Amino acid sequence: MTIQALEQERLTKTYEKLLQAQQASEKLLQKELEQGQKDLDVSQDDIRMSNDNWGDRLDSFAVIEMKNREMDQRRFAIEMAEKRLAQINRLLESPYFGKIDVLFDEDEEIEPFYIGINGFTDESHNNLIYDWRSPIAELFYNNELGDSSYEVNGNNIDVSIENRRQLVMERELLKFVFDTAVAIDDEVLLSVLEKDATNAMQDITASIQKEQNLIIRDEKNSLMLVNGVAGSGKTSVIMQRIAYLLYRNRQDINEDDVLILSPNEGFIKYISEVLPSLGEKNPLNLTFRGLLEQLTLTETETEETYFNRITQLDVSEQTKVLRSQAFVQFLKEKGNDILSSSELPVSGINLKDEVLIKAATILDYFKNAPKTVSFLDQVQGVKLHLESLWEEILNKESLESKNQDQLQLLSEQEQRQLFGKLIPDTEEQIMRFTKKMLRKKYRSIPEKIKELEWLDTQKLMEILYESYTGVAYQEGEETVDSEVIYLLTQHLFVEKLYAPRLKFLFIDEVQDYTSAQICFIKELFPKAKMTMVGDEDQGIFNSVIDFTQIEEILESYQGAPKTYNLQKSYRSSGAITQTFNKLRGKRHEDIIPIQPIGEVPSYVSLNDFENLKNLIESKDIKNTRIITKTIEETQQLTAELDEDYLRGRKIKVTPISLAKGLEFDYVLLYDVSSQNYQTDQDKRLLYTAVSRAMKTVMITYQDELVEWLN
Ligand SMILES: Nc1ncnc2c1ncn2[C@@H]1O[C@H](COP(=O)(O)OP(=O)(O)OP(=O)(O)O)[C@@H](O)[C@H]1O
Repeated sequence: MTIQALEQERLTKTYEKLLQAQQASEKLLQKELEQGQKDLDVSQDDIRMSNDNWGDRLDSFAVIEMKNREMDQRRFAIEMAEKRLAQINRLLESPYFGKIDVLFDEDEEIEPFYIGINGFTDESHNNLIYDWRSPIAELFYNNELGDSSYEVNGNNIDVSIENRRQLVMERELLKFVFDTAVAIDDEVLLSVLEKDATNAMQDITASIQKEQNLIIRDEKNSLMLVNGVAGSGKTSVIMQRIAYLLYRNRQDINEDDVLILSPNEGFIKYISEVLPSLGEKNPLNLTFRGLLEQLTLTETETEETYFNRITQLDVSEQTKVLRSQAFVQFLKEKGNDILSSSELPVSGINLKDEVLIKAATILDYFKNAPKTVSFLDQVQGVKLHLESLWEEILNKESLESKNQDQLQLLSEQEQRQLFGKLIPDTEEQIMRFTKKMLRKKYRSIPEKIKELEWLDTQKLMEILYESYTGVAYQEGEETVDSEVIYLLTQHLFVEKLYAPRLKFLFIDEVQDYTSAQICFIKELFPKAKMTMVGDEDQGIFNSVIDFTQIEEILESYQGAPKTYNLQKSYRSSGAITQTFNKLRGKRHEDIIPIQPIGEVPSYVSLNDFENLKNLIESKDIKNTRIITKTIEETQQLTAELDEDYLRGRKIKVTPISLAKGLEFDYVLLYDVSSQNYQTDQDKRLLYTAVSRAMKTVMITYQDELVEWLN
């Protein structure tokens, strides 16, 4: 029998078992659901609250308690049954993709292990498929034959890998089998890469490469920094790593302990199906702007304004300071002393025109606060004082005859409305109800005290800025940069920001973060284990940071990160990869293209929009993404070419900043002329744009093509 026939036979048997398991699971689920409904009906009859006496009531509570417990158990059973059925259904699409033959001991027989997207055990407890995240599966991804080892619960197990096989199947049909020892190239990988682009990112479980696998399975390092070329699988690695960590730490973490920070809203949608397709729930996925919005519950600048601003060449001196690590360092080192000895921006607490607590009183509290404690503790101490002061004021006021008179003037109807009953006519009760009345009248005051309305955080930030730079802070529009320093001022000196206690944080496109943003994230999530991925050459914004800087920042907090480099590029054809390779910084090693050479990029000289339309017509361009350098160019092109016309041809126009992280089969780059692309930042923009293309790229320009591509 050939290998193909043997494996087909095994697949047919496994498939049969999967179908049986599917039927059994469906039946079980149906039974649980029906039983659940019955329980619900019965409990409604059972639970008749007895009001006769205490003993009967307690009995009723005990019955409710027991029914609740039963229903919880039922819900759990239903969830488990649904989960198992979903796993089986996923496996039925493609049961497994890998096989390793392992020899544990010379005297023993070789044991085969089949690896799939989930594990599967038949009714006799035979492990027919191992989950790709199980310890033994590591051997498959290590991609080597002979002596090897893998780890189970911290113990190293030495083995010999006798064979590694890749299998491509569609449902019960085996399409190809490759043994690593025979195949020189990774045929499976190449066939996966041949596929067309889709609207949603796909998982890469069946073809994870050795160097990617090291990152996915790294559980030793709490800080990881991955510098990978365009198309090297950085985002894919993040997604697979999350699935891996959720599986391996099922007892301790779930998706709520994880946060992904993504470059833009479109990208969040693009990656949203990967984890569900692996049977995991999506964790919270935000842009950095979105994170700020969650913290402040207000909107900062829009994504478009933000990208417009950070793609400009010029950055004001003030913004440079707000973005710098040095300023954050200054805040942390000197902030307490500066604020403790500054004139504080404090205001009194009022209700309309009535001053209830004077600014001078608050300042006195600050004066009397011990200077040995941090400024944040002083603020919190003052807040406590204000809270008790407010209680004292209310007590005093409720003894005042003018207030008591006011209470007694209330009609019976008003009394009922305010207190739900009539006020008893004793001295003590009058005082109590006067206080109640005042509490209602001044209900916003405790809120104002609690929310620190009496201390102007913005002004505190300005004091700190001025001490650092020697020049006054220029108030203007709120930007992401000013917001970061505002929130840091609040977090360090006024009141700690509420942030979920994350266990894992993932940052994609980390090269686009400012130093201050990275510091801010570290301050906010001090305990989270972090995986940051990015590509220095894709730093397309004026906020670009290099990886040495990132390492320095991380080191200043928690020690050096473990760094990884990914040098192979999977997304684009060989010719496109060579083209964007030309656009990288000189000190970088060449990118290794994985795909065959494919079609060479074409270059077309164009003079105006009209010509672009002619080009689209003459070459019958369809299903294409036109990428422009700026948002304005996108708006201009869309208007000139007409949205309906573009829709009819399935052409979309997108600026580079919003095409980040995405990929398209056919790309047309608009106006890559030497006029339009001049600076180093432009070069990185172009590198990012070219590397979005998978199959073909057409590069258009006016007058003269940019010299980097000549
Ligand atoms: N091991 C792999 N097997 C199959 N496909 C892969 C593999 N690694 C990467 N790819 C594919 O390569 C493309 C690029 O991957 P991904 O977007 O994760 O890379 P990236 O490094 O984040 O890219 P960029 O920084 O350029 O946006 C995707 O289509 C992805 O599916």
